[in-house]
Amino acid sequence: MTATIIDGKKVANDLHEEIRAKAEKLTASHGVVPGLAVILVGEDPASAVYVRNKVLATAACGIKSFEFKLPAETSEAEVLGLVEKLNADPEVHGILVQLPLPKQIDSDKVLGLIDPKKDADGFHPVNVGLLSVGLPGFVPCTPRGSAILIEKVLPDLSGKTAVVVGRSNIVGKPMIQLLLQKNATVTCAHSRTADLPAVCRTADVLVAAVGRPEMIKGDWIKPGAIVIDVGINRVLKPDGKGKLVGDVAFDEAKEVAGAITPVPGGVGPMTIACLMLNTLDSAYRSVGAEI
Ligand SMILES: NC(=O)C1=CN([C@@H]2O[C@H](COP(=O)(O)OP(=O)(O)OC[C@H]3O[C@@H](n4cnc5c(N)ncnc54)[C@H](OP(=O)(O)O)[C@@H]3O)[C@@H](O)[C@H]2O)C=CC1
Ligand SMILES: Nc1nc(=O)c2c([nH]1)NC[C@@H]1CN(c3ccc(C(=O)N[C@@H](CCC(=O)O)C(=O)O)cc3)C=[N+]21
Ligand SMILES: [Mg+2]
Repeated sequence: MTATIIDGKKVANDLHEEIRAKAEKLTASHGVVPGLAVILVGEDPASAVYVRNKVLATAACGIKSFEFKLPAETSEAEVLGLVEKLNADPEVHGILVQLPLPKQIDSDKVLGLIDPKKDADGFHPVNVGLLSVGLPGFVPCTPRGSAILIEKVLPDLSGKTAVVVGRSNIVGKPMIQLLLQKNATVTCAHSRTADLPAVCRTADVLVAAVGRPEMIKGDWIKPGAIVIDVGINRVLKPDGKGKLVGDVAFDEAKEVAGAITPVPGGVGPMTIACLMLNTLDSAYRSVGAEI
């Protein structure tokens, strides 16, 4: 059996078109253009790629983009000051501070200052709390995008087991919340889990968010499972050139899984599409309009 390859890029591009139509509708009815501000501190090459992809997506979605590229030595006070300015700016509906931040800056302090109503990443403790009690708020983009892909393949998770490998605040933990909401029976595995291969083999839905290139092998996967590979790892090929791989050994896994996301072209584009979706939601809420 060979798995269905889940085309995240295509799903993301379709979402961009829907978002553009809804953004235009909001502009026609309320004179509001959704706006997203992205703050990047320092020169991290991987972050630069994500920021470029975000700017391209805003253009496709009819969202206004405000980009702030600050030098690596920027002080915490300067970043906090910029966040306050953006909180007060009526043209900005979503604020994203690219992580990780340089070490002189306390990221909890910065994320905690973002107006929860403009928190397009869903990292503010208020939004984390809203997600965990099941109230409307902002859902982190990567889990939201992953959940959309899972729903396309398997709309009903009742009676299904889901395993998430990774327990970070930005991927693993919010992913667990979303899978629970969809009635899956969930397990969260991490670096202290005993016999990880056996835990993974119980999963009807396996989400890998570890940050270890191709760690999850084909024989860790239950035949027919849905595999969502969140990992984005840059590795060197034998010829010395760089390439992107996920946390799952794709070539092995696709012979066992029922459906699997590729890297690139899987979860990454969905993360960006959901950032656009969160910004659109925020702009609608800002005028009290129904989306
Ligand atoms: N596609 C996308 O849009 C995005 C992709 N990413 C990618 O997803 C991956 C995960 O990101 P993120 O959640 O931020 O990473 P973190 O480093 O914050 O978290 C990694 C998690 O994996 C666990 N882990 C590490 N090593 C092992 C191991 N050997 N066995 C089991 N568990 C392990 C850690 O466990 P413990 O808690 O015990 O240390 C931790 O919970 C990265 O590759 C990142 O680049 C991230 C965000 C968006
Ligand atoms: N505050 C904050 N929010 C984030 O959402 C956030 C962050 N910080 N820091 C870094 C991680 C990582 N991340 C990705 C986004 C897009 C791609 C993406 O577009 N990937 C493409 C291709 C990328 C490429 O070619 O390099 C793909 O997988 O097909 C990947 C990874 C968001 N993150
Ligand atoms: Mg820091």
